[in-house]
Amino acid sequence: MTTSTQLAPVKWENDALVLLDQTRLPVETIYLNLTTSEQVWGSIRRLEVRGAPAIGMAAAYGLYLGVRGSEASNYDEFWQELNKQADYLGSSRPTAVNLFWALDRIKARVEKESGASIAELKAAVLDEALAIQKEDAEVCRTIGEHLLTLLHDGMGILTHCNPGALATAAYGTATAPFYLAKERGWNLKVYADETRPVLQGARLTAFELQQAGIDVTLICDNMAAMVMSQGKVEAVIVGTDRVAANGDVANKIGTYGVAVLAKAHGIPFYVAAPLSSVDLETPTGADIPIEERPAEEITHGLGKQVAPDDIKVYNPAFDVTPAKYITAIVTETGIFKPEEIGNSKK
Ligand SMILES: CSC[C@H](O)[C@@H](O)C(=O)COP(=O)(O)O
Repeated sequence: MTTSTQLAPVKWENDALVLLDQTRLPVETIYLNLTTSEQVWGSIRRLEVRGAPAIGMAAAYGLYLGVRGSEASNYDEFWQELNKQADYLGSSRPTAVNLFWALDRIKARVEKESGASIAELKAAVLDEALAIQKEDAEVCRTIGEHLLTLLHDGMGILTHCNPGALATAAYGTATAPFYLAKERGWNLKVYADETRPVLQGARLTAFELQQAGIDVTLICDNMAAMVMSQGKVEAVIVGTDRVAANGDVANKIGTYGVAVLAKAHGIPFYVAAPLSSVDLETPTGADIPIEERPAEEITHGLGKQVAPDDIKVYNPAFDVTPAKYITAIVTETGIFKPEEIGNSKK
């Protein structure tokens, strides 16, 4: 289902997890061959694979790598090992709920097949990981179809971070309508925030949309207000790492500011959210764990030192956009007002 213009961030090939190293983009296209859950943990932590759905997919394969050599002699032993590996992989990053969703989904599958042999249980773990990846491409395409009904040809749209093909199995979440619009011959004009401090917008979104022949213009984060005031942006579409039950949305740091700006300019603010990112167990945005990343991402973020030695740094990787700034949350099951997100899973 992936179109030829999209690079696959996660592949299962020759009994190994093959990851496109996103820390090297856009300059180098390097694939990593991972065969242990420890390697997968490290790749998630170092952002070699990143973006909520892609993290979930990688963790799912990591869980298989963690148990495929199991010498458990009965179901209970295997179950314990599976849980240990799942807890370990779940400790790699805290915010994107897709990571926990994918691990829980595999555990549920194994529980359902508790009468099977150990070899069959291992095969079920891999089968579930493959299913998660396959379904993600379909989910993203469907989200794109729903989003397209809110857009029109010739529109200017701003996005933040990389909610793109590089963050998913294909199409991306927030970028899916851009790919679908292109298939239909529309000309959307996309503005990509560079997304300090790790520059996922500049390194990844600008790169993948340019590769796909989509009209994309890169701006610094602090230019969004200016671009909106000039009437160049008619909608904002972002992805998410976790949607809370009250419709608050965690996404890459800076998203909240973009939402406030959109409200101030009367521009609709849409969140593309696969159901794997919707966490009805988390009541509000204040309950979402926010990852803090190393100071070096800010002090040495552009490859050279840009801040004084020993400066105090605060580096939250995500922020929470309150539901009141969100026009709609778009999932594979439809378009929802944030306060009605509970209906998305019914
Ligand atoms: C669809 S991926 C989730 C978000 O849309 C994306 O913008 C994001 O916040 C990813 O953060 P990252 O730290 O790169 O994993």
